[in-house]
Amino acid sequence: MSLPIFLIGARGCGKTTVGKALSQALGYAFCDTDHHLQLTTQRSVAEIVAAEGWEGFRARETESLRAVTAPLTVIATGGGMVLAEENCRFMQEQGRVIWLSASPEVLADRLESQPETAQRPTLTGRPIADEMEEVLRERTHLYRSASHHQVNAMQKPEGVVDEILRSLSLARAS
Ligand SMILES: Nc1ncnc2c1ncn2[C@@H]1O[C@H](COP(=O)(O)OP(=O)(O)O)[C@@H](O)[C@H]1O
Ligand SMILES: O=C(O)C1=C[C@@H](OP(=O)(O)O)[C@@H](O)[C@H](O)C1
Ligand SMILES: [Mg+2]
Repeated sequence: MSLPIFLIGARGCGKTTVGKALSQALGYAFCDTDHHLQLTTQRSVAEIVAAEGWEGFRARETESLRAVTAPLTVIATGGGMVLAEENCRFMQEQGRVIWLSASPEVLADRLESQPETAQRPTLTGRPIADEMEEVLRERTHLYRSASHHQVNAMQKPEGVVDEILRSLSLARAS
C-alpha cells in the first residue's frame, strides 16, 4: 500500500507522537499539518489565531492538509481537521484515515502535564478537563464518520502503532 495515512483525533490523543513512530515503522515520510503551517507562516497556532481568529486558522489548515498529502506519507492532522466536511472528504478519497480514540479524562491528563499553549490555545476558555468533554461531545461523531479505522490511543505509543499496522494489514514481521 502506498496511499497516505491520515491520523485524526482530539488534542492529546497522540497523532504527532504516534505518527512519527508509525512513519518509521513503515519507512514512510512524516508530516504534521500544524508543523507545516508553522514553517510556512513562521507563526505558532496561537499567533495565527490571535491575528486571524479560528476561522483564519481553519482556512489555513485546509491548505496545509492539501499541501502535505502525498503517497508513502503519514500525516498527523490537527484535532479540528474534521470540522470541515471538505477535509473529511479529501482524506477519505486520498488515503486511509485512522482515528486515535481516547477518553476525555486521559486527554485532559496528558494536556495538563504538557499544555504546549503556543500549539493549543484554548478553544472554549474553560478548564482543560471541561474543554475536552465539550470538544469530544461535539466531535466524536465527526471522528467516527471520517475514519476508516478506530484504534485505542490509551496504550503506549508502540501499542498504538501495532494496532494501526494490524488494522491496515501491514503488521510487522517480528
Ligand atoms: N500513547 C501515549 N501514551 C502516553 N502519552 C502520550 C501518548 N501519545 C502522546 N502522549 C503525550 O501526550 C501529549 C500530546 O501528544 P501529541 O502527540 O502532541 O498529541 P496530538 O498531536 O494528538 O495533539 C504529549 O505530551 C505526548 O508525549
Ligand atoms: O483540536 C483543535 O481544534 C486543535 C488541535 C491542535 O492540534 P493537535 O490536535 O495536534 O494538538 C491545533 O491544530 C490547534 O490548536 C487546534
Ligand atoms: Mg499534534
